[in-house]
Amino acid sequence: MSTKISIISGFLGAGKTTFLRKVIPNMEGKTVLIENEFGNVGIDGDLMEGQLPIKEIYAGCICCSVVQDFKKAIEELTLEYRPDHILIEPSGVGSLSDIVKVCSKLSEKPSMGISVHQLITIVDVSAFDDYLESFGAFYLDQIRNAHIIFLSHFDKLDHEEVEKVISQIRLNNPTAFILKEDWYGYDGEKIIEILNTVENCSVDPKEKSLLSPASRMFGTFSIVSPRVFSEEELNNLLIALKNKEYGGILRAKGILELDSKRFVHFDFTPHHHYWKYLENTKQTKVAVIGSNLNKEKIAEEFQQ
Ligand SMILES: Nc1nc2c(ncn2[C@@H]2O[C@H](COP(=O)(O)OP(=O)(O)OP(=O)(O)O)[C@@H](O)[C@H]2O)c(=O)[nH]1
Repeated sequence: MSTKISIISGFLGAGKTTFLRKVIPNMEGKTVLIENEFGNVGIDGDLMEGQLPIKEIYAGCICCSVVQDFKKAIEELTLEYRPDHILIEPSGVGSLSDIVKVCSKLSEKPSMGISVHQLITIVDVSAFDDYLESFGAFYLDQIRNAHIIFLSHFDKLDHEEVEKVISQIRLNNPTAFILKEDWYGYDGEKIIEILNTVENCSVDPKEKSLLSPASRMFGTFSIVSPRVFSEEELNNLLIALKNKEYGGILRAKGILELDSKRFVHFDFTPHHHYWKYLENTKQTKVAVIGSNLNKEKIAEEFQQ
């Protein structure tokens, strides 16, 4: 039996990790995960540690600058674990069409025994218009090449606005299965039930790779062991990020220590931000992605 590869793509902060954290504990069969972070530090892997074998690939996208590391990760995981499933979470700025090409090429090697199974893209409906306008074909690549589309951040739009986004998605991908439900409250079992109703994909990446590599469009900045924050400072920081006081930050996330000695995980995109307490943590760190980043100011803010 071959190893099934499922790719869970989605632009920055769309909800890929949220999706995986629900689904992974309910997967049947041996499952391994490849996590790709565009920046120099991994955060999502820490949040899922202990649940399954994980290979983290940093500092670039698995579709371009770190493609060799990506191939090696698939080969090593396949040989070491002979898994039933390989889940892949590309970075939010990864090109789905290029990642599919790499996987299909590898699946042609009979010794690998892998096949591409599901191409899932999570679309943040509240950010759709903005990202479409700012990133055009680059943004649409993940939507056009998906065979299953889940929508996220429903709560930020009314029904009519969501329907408008769905019709635009449909124009760009007439055949994908689109889940028009707010799955954010669903448990993993229900999500897997939904995924099982969709047929496997037949791989046919529609786009030739005319996309610029993400490294030309986006900058990144990472900090390990950032300074301690108060809750008030963290709340003010998230507002300052939104007000572009640190440049065009599209995504910031990290694990911070508060002056109350508690640890928090924070998430920022220009469309939403959250933070919540964490019980166990190994390492505090912060990763930022954006364009025209004011790296000096970001460093001043986070460094000890
Ligand atoms: N309200 C709401 N929040 C969501 C939804 N989906 C994700 N979130 C929150 O949005 C934040 C970002 O979600 P992630 O799952 O980390 O997104 P991601 O796609 O993995 O982000 P990257 O790190 O950029 O790859 C988290 O705080 C989630 O809890 C949703 O449908 N509704």
